Amino acid sequence: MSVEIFYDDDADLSIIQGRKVAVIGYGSQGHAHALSLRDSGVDVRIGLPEGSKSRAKAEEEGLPVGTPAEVSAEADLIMILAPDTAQRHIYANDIAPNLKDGDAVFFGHGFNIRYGLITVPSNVDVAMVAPKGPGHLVRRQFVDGKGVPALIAVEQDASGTAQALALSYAKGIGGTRAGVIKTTFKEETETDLFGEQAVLCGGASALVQTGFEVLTEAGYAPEVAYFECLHELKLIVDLMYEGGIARMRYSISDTAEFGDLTRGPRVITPGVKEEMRKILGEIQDGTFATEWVNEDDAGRGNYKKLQQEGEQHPIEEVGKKLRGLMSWVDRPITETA
Ligand SMILES: NC(=O)C1=CN([C@@H]2O[C@H](COP(=O)(O)OP(=O)(O)OC[C@H]3O[C@@H](n4cnc5c(N)ncnc54)[C@H](OP(=O)(O)O)[C@@H]3O)[C@@H](O)[C@H]2O)C=CC1
Ligand SMILES: CC[C@](O)(C(C)=O)C(=O)O
Ligand SMILES: [Mg+2]
Ligand SMILES: [Mg+2]
Repeated sequence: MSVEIFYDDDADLSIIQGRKVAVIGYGSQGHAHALSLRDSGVDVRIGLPEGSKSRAKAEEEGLPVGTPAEVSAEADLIMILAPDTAQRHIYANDIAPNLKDGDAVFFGHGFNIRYGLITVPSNVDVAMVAPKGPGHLVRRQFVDGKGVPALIAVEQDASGTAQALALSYAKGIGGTRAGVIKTTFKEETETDLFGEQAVLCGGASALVQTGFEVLTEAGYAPEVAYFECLHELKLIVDLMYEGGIARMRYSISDTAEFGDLTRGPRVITPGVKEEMRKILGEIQDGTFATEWVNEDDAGRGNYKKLQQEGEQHPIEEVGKKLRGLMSWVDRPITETA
């Protein structure tokens, strides 16, 4: 199945420059979209509740800030970049009552539409611009003249021009510099959740922690284990990013490559692949979405416990010490731009 990929020349920036955009939320994605749209000549305002700790950060950048209801009333394109679990409440209380004919509701991830948590009236466009990267890097790449690839999707095309609008928005945040693929809310949501759970975040974190544990439990120095299992992973992935797994294998020693080819499949066994399929199944049938929404409704007790366990893993302590000695590596966890 071939996909459509759009680049800068396929998108008309003047379309988004002609809209009044409200970005709801000013976190990882929110700050990146808002600042890059503003730098692209777009009229942007930020929606945050009174008392939100993000308000000061948006105000420091000179962005107009109002409550989600105020900015939704003022804008004709509302991009929802608040946490996925909060979006249905924000939509019902603050956005829906302020929607007018011709407005557009945008998302950075399809969760709430895919799982039926938000339904938008048929006179309003519903589209998605979902960068395939963390918000802080979306902003950093934009500032550096580069871009993070993005997916766009149109769920509801009331205006008949929703795709051109989404492409224009994607250009405003640098997505069309790298390539924008047209997809559906269903495909974006399911692949994004799978990627972050099985490979990018869940899979990679567990692989790094487990490798570190095996080495340190066998008596090797934590510093050596940290460099081997975490620090060097970035350098290896940089090569994959530049030229695929083949480029990485070209650069490593033949000893490493023989170990890679013979031992890799012993780590990622058919059982691991089977578990990945189960994880995908739970995403497709809504089990994961229900579990996450219920966890949030119940106060996130299990989430916070697991988060704390992760923060207390010995790899964090040794990593903090070693990164402190590499000024070019250290990035504050609270980076905003
Ligand atoms: N993180 C990422 O890089 C990516 C995220 N996405 C998607 O982008 C969306 C936003 O995620 P992310 O940027 O991680 O979110 P963050 O948690 O980083 O930021 C959320 C923002 O929303 C604000 N907020 C919280 N509650 C409300 C509310 N009731 N009304 C308005 N604003 C509120 C928060 O303010 P406060 O300071 O008060 O908490 C904060 O500014 C999600 O749909 C996510 O799936 C998509 C691609 C990548
Ligand atoms: C990989 C995690 C992600 O999907 C992302 C940065 O793309 C997210 O939801 O944060
Ligand atoms: Mg993602
Ligand atoms: Mg995601």
